[in-house]
Amino acid sequence: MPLLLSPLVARTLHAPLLPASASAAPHTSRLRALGSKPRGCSLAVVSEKQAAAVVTEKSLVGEGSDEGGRYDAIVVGSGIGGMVAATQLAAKGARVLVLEKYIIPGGSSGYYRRDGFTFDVGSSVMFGFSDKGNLNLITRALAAVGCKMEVIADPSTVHFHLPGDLSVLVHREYDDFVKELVSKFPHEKQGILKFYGICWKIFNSLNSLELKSLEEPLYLFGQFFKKPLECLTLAYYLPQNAGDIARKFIKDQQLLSFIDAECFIVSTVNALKTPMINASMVLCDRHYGGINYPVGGVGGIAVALANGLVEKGSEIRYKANVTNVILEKGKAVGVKLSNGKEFFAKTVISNATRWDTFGKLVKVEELPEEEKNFQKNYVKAPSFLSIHLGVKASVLPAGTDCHHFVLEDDWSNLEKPYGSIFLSIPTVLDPSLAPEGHHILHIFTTAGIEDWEGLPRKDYEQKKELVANEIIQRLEKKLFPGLQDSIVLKEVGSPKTHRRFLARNDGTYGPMPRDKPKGLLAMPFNTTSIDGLYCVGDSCFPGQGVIAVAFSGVMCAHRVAADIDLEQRSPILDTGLLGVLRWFRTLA
Ligand SMILES: NC(=O)c1ccc[n+]([C@@H]2O[C@H](COP(=O)([O-])OP(=O)(O)OC[C@H]3O[C@@H](n4cnc5c(N)ncnc54)[C@H](O)[C@@H]3O)[C@@H](O)[C@H]2O)c1
Ligand SMILES: CC(C)=CCC/C(C)=C/C=C/C(C)=C/C=C/C(C)=C/C=C/C=C(C)/C=C/C=C(C)/C=C/C=C(\C)CCC=C(C)C
Repeated sequence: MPLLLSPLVARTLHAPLLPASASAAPHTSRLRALGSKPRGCSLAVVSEKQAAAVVTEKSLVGEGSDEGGRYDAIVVGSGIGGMVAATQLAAKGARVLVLEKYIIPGGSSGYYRRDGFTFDVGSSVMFGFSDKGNLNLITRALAAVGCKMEVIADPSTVHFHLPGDLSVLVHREYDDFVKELVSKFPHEKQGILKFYGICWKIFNSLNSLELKSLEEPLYLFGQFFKKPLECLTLAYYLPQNAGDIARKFIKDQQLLSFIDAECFIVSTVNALKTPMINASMVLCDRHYGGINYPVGGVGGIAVALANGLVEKGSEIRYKANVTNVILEKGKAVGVKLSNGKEFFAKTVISNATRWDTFGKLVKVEELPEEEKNFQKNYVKAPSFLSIHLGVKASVLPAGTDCHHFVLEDDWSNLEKPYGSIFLSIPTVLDPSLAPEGHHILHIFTTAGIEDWEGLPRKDYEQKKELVANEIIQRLEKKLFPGLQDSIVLKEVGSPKTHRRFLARNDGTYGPMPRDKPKGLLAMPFNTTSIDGLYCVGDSCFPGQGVIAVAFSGVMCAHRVAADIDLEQRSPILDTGLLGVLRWFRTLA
């Protein structure tokens, strides 16, 4: 597998960076258009000047005033959901303002640098980054603003290390994966083929559609007309969960637990609670387009989108903490920042979680019915304890895979806090992320905020050290003898860290069904019960995941564009469809 590193990568990676520990100051700042045509927008291929412009104070011009007048859309937050919505709208000709509380774009898909190491804040497993089909949503989002990132093909998705010494490597080639799984469960060959076969049926249906807003009737009916079988297939599986379908074909309890683990790593819940459409999307895209890592790190995606947005004549301001959505006669017309500054727009799109949007940003006396329904069906998924390590390269055996999932002895620990361990070693694919002779280990495990609140500073620091060391010891025992002694850099983040730096309510990873859900039926789309206010990101259909929030950004931009007359619309059909969808959600 070739390592596609350009000489520019090394240089860009050493561009000055703001420390992750810098806190967001309560004043706004503004990134102006860089003036030159984009030559490519990834961290790996932008010029040093462009990359630095996004992440250093050089880009932060003045206090920012609304000298340009009303915008078409204000996007609160620059996570991938917010950035995709913003760039899609800008590409359609809208004038957009993104307001980000932190100092760089990306939210949970951001990055930080320490002593020559470039760490991904969140997941390093990237779906949707291939050059084929319709579901390569990250590639497409970048292309919409004239950007393309160099990627490195990962030969596998994840190496599972499970109870009973069950070891399964998910190969990039589907046939190799099935062969490996059947070799562990030969008596379940037919069940395996049937379950994953249904996943392919759903994936192929999804991949045949042009993906836009399911809340826009002209598009939706058009797709039903062009691809009736595929749309009916999706409608049929929309209210179903992966675990129920697996149980129709598979009896072996250990294999069903393996499918739970397959779902858990992307949904933080077992297969019985994971919507079948979401499971199919990830269980097939990893073989269809494959998992591809962006050269220079995941943080480059948001940086590229921010550059692309500015090139399209829109704006992004950092250190801009939105505290209020301004309502006029019940319609969202703008936002207010913590420094009192106000901005106005035809529409407001919130990339904050729904709990934050309706709990903090929108000041209404009573929660709208839609949101009550959302909170009835979904709770906040746990947060993570994350450990970023710089280690000596010699500790990793030759041929070590990039991503691992470890659950040692007991299947019942799968969903328990600290029960299982996620590990990514992105330097296996892109060595430029670490100084020569070193690797990055990004280790994370689920953890609730309640374990970490109310501790005096010293106890909090000690607890982080203690819990992190236990996790490292578990990995040392299971995978890498000598790990502890090989560490040259260690940064530990708790759920409180996620809450503080990613502005996520209780540090949550996203919504998780309260009970067994009816597939995706209850998940709200982008419109809200407040006129002019839209939500985007992982508390919208289809849920958690970088590619999932990218889809929510595409859907949101389409619906907003129709509402501000940049796309075709039919007000009568709109009212009808939105009413029907609202009714569907009450059935869940
Ligand atoms: N550590 C992890 O692996 C981890 C943790 C959480 C979420 N995730 C994943 O990340 C993705 C989430 O993407 P997303 O697009 O929904 O959101 P996001 O959380 O990545 O980004 C939201 C952005 O909005 C900003 N923001 C929030 N409130 C704001 C306010 N009041 N004013 C200004 N800015 C504000 C935040 O600073 C952040 O940059 C999902 O894939 C989720 O599953 C990963
Ligand atoms: C409207 C109605 C009602 C009906 C109609 C019918 C139809 C047409 C339908 C349609 C539908 C659609 C289009 C849908 C779509 C969907 C989608 C796109 C989805 C997607 C999804 C995705 C996902 C979920 C993803 C996820 C991912 C994730 C989360 C990831 C993660 C990762 C991690 C964490 C990592 C791991 C690590 C290790 C292991 C180390």
